[in-house]
Amino acid sequence: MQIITDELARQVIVARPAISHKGDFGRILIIGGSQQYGGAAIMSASAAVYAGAGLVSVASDLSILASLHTSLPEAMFIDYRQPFVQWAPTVQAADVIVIGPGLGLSAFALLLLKQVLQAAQPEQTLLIDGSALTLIAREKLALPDAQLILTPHQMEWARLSGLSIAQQTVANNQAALADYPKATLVLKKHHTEIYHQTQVSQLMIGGPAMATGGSGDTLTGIIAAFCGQFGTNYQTISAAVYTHSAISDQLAQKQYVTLPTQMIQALPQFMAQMAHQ
Ligand SMILES: NC(=O)C1=CN([C@@H]2O[C@H](COP(=O)(O)OP(=O)(O)OC[C@H]3O[C@@H](n4cnc5c(N)ncnc54)[C@H](O)[C@@H]3O)[C@@H](O)[C@H]2O)[C@@H](O)CC1
Ligand SMILES: Nc1ncnc2c1ncn2[C@@H]1O[C@H](COP(=O)(O)OP(=O)(O)O)[C@@H](O)[C@H]1O
Ligand SMILES: [Mg+2]
Repeated sequence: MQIITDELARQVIVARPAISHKGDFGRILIIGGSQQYGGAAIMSASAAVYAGAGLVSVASDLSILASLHTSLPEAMFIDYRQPFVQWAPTVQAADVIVIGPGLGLSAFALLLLKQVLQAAQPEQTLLIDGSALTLIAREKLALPDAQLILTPHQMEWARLSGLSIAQQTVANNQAALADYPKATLVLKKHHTEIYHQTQVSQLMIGGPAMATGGSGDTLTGIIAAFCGQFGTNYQTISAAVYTHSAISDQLAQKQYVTLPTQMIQALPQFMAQMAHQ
């Protein structure tokens, strides 16, 4: 198993070309949040903006709009319950789609998820997290032909793979991932593992200071922004996972817990360090 290093993050996070514009750094659509879990969509979108995504739209419950625009005026908003939203063109306008953080498990969430899975195209990156993973497992939904990134924690992976946490060995995880041959699996835990076909690598940084609700929601935004800027591939995803934990480790030198909102704030400076050294 390969170890994900600082060096890899430095290779991926490069200085921006002078001749460039927001359209070059990824159009990200985040579909998530709900009345109960509004913060998840806001943290995912904030992480995407602070990790450098060119354009970020959030499709969510109308109840989050005021707080989203107060904390993140850079984000655009779609009220996902409006009947006039045409999901196929909305989804297809994005380079990277995130679905799931804070979406919840309602009948509406399931309907929306099905429409999004149907609309996604092969060249698009589709990151599936949180409630969307639980719904896919529960409803046995088929995944589309797209550049799939699955980001379950151990319990979500248990639901999806049928493997209990104790059974989640590398060999068993690889065998279970054969059901999703085009997907990259980010199995989140202490020392997260990343799988794609026969490749497996592991993070050796990060720690319990990250064990706060919203930490994974934040990771979705970082991965989405990195894919939007640096291209969707195993290295980019690994560098995003590394960045998330490296920022926490830096903050944890002086803090008992590293809040997702603090990790988000630290992203631009961390990325500048990586790009300039
Ligand atoms: N502020 C917010 O709006 C928040 C919204 N959230 C959303 O809430 C929804 C439900 O997600 P949850 O993860 O809370 O619920 P789940 O029901 O998916 O997972 C719950 C339990 O799994 C167990 N577990 C075992 N191994 C674990 C591991 N390695 N990492 C994490 N948990 C592990 C934990 O006991 C945890 O309480 C998701 O859509 C999520 O995005 C959460 O992210 C919390 C914060
Ligand atoms: N003890 C720990 N050691 C290392 N990383 C951790 C630890 N606890 C949590 N994390 C990291 O925090 C994130 C939690 O993700 P998740 O459980 O989906 O959070 P949420 O859904 O609440 O946002 C993952 O990236 C996980 O690896
Ligand atoms: Mg989560």
